[in-house]
Amino acid sequence: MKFLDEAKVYIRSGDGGAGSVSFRREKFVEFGGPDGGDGGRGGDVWVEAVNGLNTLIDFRFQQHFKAKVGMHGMGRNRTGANGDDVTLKVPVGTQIFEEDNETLIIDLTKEGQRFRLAKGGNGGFGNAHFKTATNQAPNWANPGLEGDEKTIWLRLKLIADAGLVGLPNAGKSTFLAAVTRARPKIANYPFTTLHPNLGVATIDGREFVLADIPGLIEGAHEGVGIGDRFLGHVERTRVLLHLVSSMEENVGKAYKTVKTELEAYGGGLIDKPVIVALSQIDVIDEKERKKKAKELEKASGQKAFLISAITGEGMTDVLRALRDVIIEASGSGETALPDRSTPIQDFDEDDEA
Ligand SMILES: Nc1nc2c(ncn2[C@@H]2O[C@H](COP(=O)(O)OP(=O)(O)OP(=O)(O)O)[C@@H](O)[C@H]2O)c(=O)[nH]1
Ligand SMILES: [Mg+2]
Repeated sequence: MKFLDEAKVYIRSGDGGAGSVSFRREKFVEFGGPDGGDGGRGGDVWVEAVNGLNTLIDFRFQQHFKAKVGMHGMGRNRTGANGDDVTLKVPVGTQIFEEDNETLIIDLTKEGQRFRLAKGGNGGFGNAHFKTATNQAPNWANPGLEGDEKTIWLRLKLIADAGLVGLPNAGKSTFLAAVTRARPKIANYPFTTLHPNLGVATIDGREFVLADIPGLIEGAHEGVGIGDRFLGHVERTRVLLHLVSSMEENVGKAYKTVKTELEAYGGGLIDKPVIVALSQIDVIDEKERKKKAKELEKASGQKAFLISAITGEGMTDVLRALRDVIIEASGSGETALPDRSTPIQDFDEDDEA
């Protein structure tokens, strides 16, 4: 299965500049010594995780990233300028793979995390370096080393604590908008949501990250609708919130359709804790609520919360339930909140430049 939020990118670090062959020219000195400077270092290619991005769509339009080459050395011992680095800015949660799309290079899970994907070539030594007791006038210099080039894959699996799943129109985006500051597109037609949205929910003074993804329909794992490709974005959550609309004629069937797709997707989704809620309850009366809640509990074998993102009914209870599972599942109570105090992490220790 091809994961939607994936991009193939060609990267190339800069070649080092060549060393220079040059001899001093001074008044009254006929044969000055060698003074050829070194070439500059080629630029590196880096990747950096940033907040505020939630897709890799930009990488489909720009697929080549090349750092600048180092400048050549010059006479009078002038070193060539280093080539500028180039940095791919990717959403937090992006994994970088080798060209085989299987071998993981790095998983960027924290804001500000940086990793060097390709190191620029070193500049060559100028002839001034090669002066020895027996050779006062070397007439050669080193060329710069070549940069590295390779093709890599970027794959995004968002980092969130809770993920919203359900059929189209179940009210997932409305839920996200009601409990966070995210402003996803909401409308009464299926597949309004075409890319994942993230928001930070607060309950009893604690915060957690909630992800909203496109709706699933029967056959999603075979590509029906917009398929199950976005389920990768809830793979890393600790809990799923499965919304079933009160407008569904048969809520048990609606529940099972989505459950079947979660199962078919794999990725450990079916083993995640799930909270089930009957959504949009403001559109039905008390009697209908009781009946549908019972049907849903029967189908799911667990408690069904009754909620309305419009009137706010039941919302606090379901948020508390999510928070409790997140705390329990994480042990420490740590959440996927963007930690703005995280220092820039540089995983490459041998950077001598
Ligand atoms: N009355 C009522 N309407 C709701 C509620 N929640 C959502 N809606 C409406 O239901 C429709 C679908 O809501 P969305 O939030 O876009 O549904 P979704 O699950 O994100 O849908 P997709 O993105 O297509 O999968 C919109 O017209 C919403 O205004 C609710 O609690 N009460
Ligand atoms: Mg939506």
